[in-house]
Amino acid sequence: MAPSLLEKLNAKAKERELQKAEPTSKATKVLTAPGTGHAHLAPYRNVKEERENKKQRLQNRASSKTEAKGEASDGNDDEEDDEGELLVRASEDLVESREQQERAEDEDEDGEGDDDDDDGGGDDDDEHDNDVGDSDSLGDVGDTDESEEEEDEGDDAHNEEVAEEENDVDSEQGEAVDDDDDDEEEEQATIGKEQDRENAEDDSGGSDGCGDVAGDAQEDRSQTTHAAEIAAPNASNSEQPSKVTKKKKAGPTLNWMRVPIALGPEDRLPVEEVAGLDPRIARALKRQGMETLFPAQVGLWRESCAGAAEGRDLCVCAPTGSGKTLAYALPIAQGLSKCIFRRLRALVVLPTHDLVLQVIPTMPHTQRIFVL
Ligand SMILES: Nc1ncnc2c1ncn2[C@@H]1O[C@H](COP(=O)(O)OP(=O)(O)OP(=O)(O)O)[C@@H](O)[C@H]1O
Repeated sequence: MAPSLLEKLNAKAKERELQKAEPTSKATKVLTAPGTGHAHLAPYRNVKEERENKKQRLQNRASSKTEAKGEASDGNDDEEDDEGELLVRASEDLVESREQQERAEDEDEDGEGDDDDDDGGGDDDDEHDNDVGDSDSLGDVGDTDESEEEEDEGDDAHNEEVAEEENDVDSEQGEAVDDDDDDEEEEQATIGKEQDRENAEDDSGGSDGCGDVAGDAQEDRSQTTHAAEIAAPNASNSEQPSKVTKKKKAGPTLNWMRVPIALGPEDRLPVEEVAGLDPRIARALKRQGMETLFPAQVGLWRESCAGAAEGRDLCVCAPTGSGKTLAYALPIAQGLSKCIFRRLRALVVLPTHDLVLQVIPTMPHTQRIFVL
């Protein structure tokens, strides 16, 4: 059954309406929403005014933000100035994009309205739709303003937090510097006290009438310092100046302690080759089976009886059974061999009774033994 003329006309009218209702852009889609268009011009003017106000507000806000950041930095910080310029540019770009979008919406609205006027029906609904769309867009702008205000508040809060953190860091650094200064002062005070105490000790040692003891102590210090220099000459350069001053105060040193004489097994010497030994002593040694002198005996003889070593102190350090008893008994016997007086001429002091019993066989002609 063929469609009637009325049905064809209705179908064409629907197609035209569908063509008009087909969305080609976002603005067109908004314009097709249902509503009345009586308030088209008034909201359009309000949009213009609000657009200008909004632009001015954004610019003022950006400029105030830039000034606030500049004051917070207390100086001409180039980076913050750049950030302020970027914010101003961003706000201007946002306003321009909004304006372009709204202009596009207005142009589309005008085009649709003309078409609708030509069609002669549905004008009021479309115009009202445009108003609704504008109000929605303004609502969006309002939302944007609110969101920007929230962002600004967040930025301000963030700036305050950053400022507090910087203050905290500065205060902590200041405390750390104060702590370091306190530690250095304490160290200097301790060093000063030690130096004062050492100087007081040195002064008391020189003024209490114990000059020999003080001199020995100074000698020991100088010997220790000298030994340390010999052992590690480079290390003495890094010592504190106080130890260098000790070296200047040191007195004379004893050669027998500072320069020991080292002896070895090769230093054994036949009895008949011992220079200056009394022949009677040599014969007595051979009678007891002692054909050679041990190294400690040879060394002590050289330092006491041979040469110009008489009259000074000697210190012998040798292992057990190395002949130390005969080592000091030979110089005594050598000295007594030329003495005709019967009186106390030699004294041997031993720490234990057992050691006394060990010494008597080596010195059988000892007249008296005193036990304390
Ligand atoms: N030149 C020598 N030749 C042979 N024998 C010796 C000689 N000198 C010492 N002796 C013997 O060596 C032994 C040890 O000697 P002596 O006791 O003097 O050693 P010492 O170093 O004094 O020992 P200690 O450290 O225990 O006192 C003794 O029996 C002694 O008779």
